[in-house]
Amino acid sequence: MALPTHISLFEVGPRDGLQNEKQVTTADKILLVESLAAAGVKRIEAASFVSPKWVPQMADSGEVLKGISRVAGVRYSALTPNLKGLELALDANASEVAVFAAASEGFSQKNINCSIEESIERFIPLIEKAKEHNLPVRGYVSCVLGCPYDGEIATSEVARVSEILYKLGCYEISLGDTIGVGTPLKARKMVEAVAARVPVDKLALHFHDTYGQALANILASLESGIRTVDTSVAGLGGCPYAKGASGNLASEDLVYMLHGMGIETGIDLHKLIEAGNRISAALGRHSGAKVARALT
Ligand SMILES: CC(C)(COP(=O)([O-])OP(=O)([O-])OC[C@H]1O[C@@H](n2cnc3c(N)ncnc32)[C@H](O)[C@@H]1OP(=O)([O-])[O-])[C@@H](O)C(=O)NCCC(=O)NCCSC(=O)C[C@@](C)(O)CC(=O)[O-]
Repeated sequence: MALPTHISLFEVGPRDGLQNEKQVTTADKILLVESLAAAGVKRIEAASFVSPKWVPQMADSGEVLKGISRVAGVRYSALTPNLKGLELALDANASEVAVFAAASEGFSQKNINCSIEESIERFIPLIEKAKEHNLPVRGYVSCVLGCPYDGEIATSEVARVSEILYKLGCYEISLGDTIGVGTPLKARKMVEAVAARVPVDKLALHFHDTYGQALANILASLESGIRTVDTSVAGLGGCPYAKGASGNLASEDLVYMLHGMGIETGIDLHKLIEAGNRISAALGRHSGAKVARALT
């Protein structure tokens, strides 16, 4: 398949990133989301309505969503594990929500305290209620290339869970290499196995960069038809239930590569770098994006 002319970035730094960093102020979070939108990012995961006992860093998600000066055409998304999360997301006027399942039983139990099948049962009423409110629902599948608890994961299981979420009404399925263990050929084979059951233009990649493979894995998967990629500005984050995992691939590094290949993103790289440098300063460290360090 030919390489694309445009890739859509789904920015997860304010959620996936900051859920696993030391606490920053609500004002810093709002500024981050606003500066990402000012850089041209159109899809921003800004909040997570999960138990504040499980992930205290996200406890101010309602204030963040309510405090942002919104830009027309930008979608502000929130994670919602259950109906309670959906109600909070509706109250805070999220533009869309996301449910999150896993392709591994071990991770499902550690992350959301239930089995894969129980999580799906939980999502059914959530997706129905979201539809009543015309709220799009995204679906995540974690551990698509390996699990910190269960090890190797069969691509057939990744495809099975992805297809269930898609058929339940998720408009897009984001495939998470939660611990960043994948390598390019394995990533491409996994994408192709899922694409046999869910249209490839409904798939996104969500690759953590723990082993420095994310950029290569994404490049390999672009040739299989992937057109949406989740990234985290400044490479923020990790996962509280996958110890040692790094954040998602840094948005700046992907934008640099794509623009260098003549693939458009609609994002201003310099403004993106500024946004990443600002939140990194608030965290008291340098940006995790190689491109940001090179260009700053
Ligand atoms: C799912 C639960 C809630 C089950 O947690 P539980 O303890 O089994 O559920 P519960 O229903 O018994 O609730 C326990 C307490 O949480 C409260 N609660 C219950 N639900 C909510 C809610 N929505 N918002 C706020 N509070 C909530 C509830 O009210 C109760 O409060 P208490 O009575 O003890 O005071 C919990 O396991 C949880 O919050 N897990 C979230 C873990 C998480 O956020 N993980 C990181 C995100 S996933 C991820 O990063 C992977 C991804 C998506 O990026 C893709 C990838 O990289 O692979």
